[in-house]
Amino acid sequence: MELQLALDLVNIPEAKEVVKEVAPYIDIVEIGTPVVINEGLRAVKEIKDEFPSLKVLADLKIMDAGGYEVMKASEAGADIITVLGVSDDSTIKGAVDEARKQNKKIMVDMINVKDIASRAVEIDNLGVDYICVHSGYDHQADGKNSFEDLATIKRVVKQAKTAIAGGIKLQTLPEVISAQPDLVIVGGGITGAGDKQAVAAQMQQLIKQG
Ligand SMILES: O=C([C@H](O)CO)[C@H](O)[C@H](O)COP(=O)(O)O
Repeated sequence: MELQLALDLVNIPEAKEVVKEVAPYIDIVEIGTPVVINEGLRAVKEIKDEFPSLKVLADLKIMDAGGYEVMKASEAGADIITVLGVSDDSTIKGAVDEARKQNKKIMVDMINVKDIASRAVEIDNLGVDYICVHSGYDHQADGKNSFEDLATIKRVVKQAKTAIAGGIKLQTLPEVISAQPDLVIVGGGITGAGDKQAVAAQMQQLIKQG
């Protein structure tokens, strides 16, 4: 099981400061959608250049033009790129094909997918690398989480790795770990902590204990 740090509400210098603090405790650093909107793919490039040993995920939440957008994120140095599960199969297929050419990976974000079980099976058959259940900020504000959806994808997904994101904190991490996803994604649970390093270290320890 791996730990991904999601950076959403920061600019590039702030992102670098946070990564410096927690780099030994994480496997993947995510350049969040708001950061890409504010700073562009330059944010991906600068973080990859400064932390080459970390995998960098570009959270583009691609909805169309999968191949082209994966190509641009790959050029910027992203190792993993996100595509939305609600997008057309041709978009996901285009993203996967381009990722294979570029030796990159595709994560499908299942945010707002209504029938998680049947769509996860379809997406798994498109050859993606990760399928991620996700309660976004707006769902979190309504008190939702994705713990049940994680159990669903664990049951039906046969090839892709499974991931979960959305409002995960130190207190809720043990429940997530008990469902055994391949990847746990944490944003505010680390970036909003007083001592980010201590929280990231504790999370890594819990994950290692499995
Ligand atoms: O993808 C995300 C969200 O849609 C904003 O872009 C977050 O990175 C994801 O939800 C993880 O962050 P937290 O919910 O703060 O853990």
